[in-house]
Amino acid sequence: MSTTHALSVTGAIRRYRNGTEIGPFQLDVREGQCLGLVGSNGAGKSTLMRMILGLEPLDGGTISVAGNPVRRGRPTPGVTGMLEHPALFGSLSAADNLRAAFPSRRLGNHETSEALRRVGLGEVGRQPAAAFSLGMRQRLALARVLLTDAGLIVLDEPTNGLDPIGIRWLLDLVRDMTRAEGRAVILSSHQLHDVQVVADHYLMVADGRPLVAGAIAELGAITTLEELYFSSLDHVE
Ligand SMILES: Nc1ncnc2c1ncn2[C@@H]1O[C@H](COP(=O)(O)OP(=O)(O)OP(=O)(O)O)[C@@H](O)[C@H]1O
Repeated sequence: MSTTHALSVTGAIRRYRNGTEIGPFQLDVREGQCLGLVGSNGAGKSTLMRMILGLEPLDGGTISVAGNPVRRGRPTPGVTGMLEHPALFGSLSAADNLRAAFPSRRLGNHETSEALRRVGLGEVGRQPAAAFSLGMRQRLALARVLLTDAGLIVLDEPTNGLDPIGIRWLLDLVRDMTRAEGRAVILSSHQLHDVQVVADHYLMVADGRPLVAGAIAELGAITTLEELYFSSLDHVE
């Protein structure tokens, strides 16, 4: 059996100029597994995700995706993601946004229509993205993710802006990515119940540091991720 993880983070740390330190983080994610990242506002979840995507420099430690080291500013093969407030071309249609994201692939109508259908935007593919609501923008950004064959998907608060049906759909999509397609997913959310139903493992972050981590299945019937969250934070304060 291969010992290469979809993601390995070893002592990854980020120090901002204002003295804020995020990390060090130590974690592995296997193929076909979802890691749920939880923690209060400003805890460090997005910073960790940005480090994994190579958008933030590492001030210590290493990160590798399927054995390939992540280097800031250079694309790492096999990882893609959706950050908060996805950047889109407002004047372009949804389908043309997808084409613009993959200039070398010459996506045909069939591929863009299928990706848009999968994210529930099948009827609005020709409309300019500027007219899209937050939830629709999130869905379009997810269509971009689906058009890649990346083995590791980073999703920063992907349920933001989604309605209850959209949230259920998103959780099903993550299950499809992990269980059916064998991809690894890291998902951050403040919706602890959603994390509990979709993730295999959790990592709770507080004040820039990992606080507690484990397998969802080992939470047991009497402890929910929400209960663990409040009791763990009580110990921090
Ligand atoms: N560019 C930056 N310069 C200085 N400090 C920063 C920068 N980006 C983030 N931080 C700080 O790092 C800490 C972690 O921020 P981060 O955005 O990673 O938190 P988060 O857990 O994603 O929060 P939220 O749940 O609100 O999205 C915060 O204290 C934030 O102010």
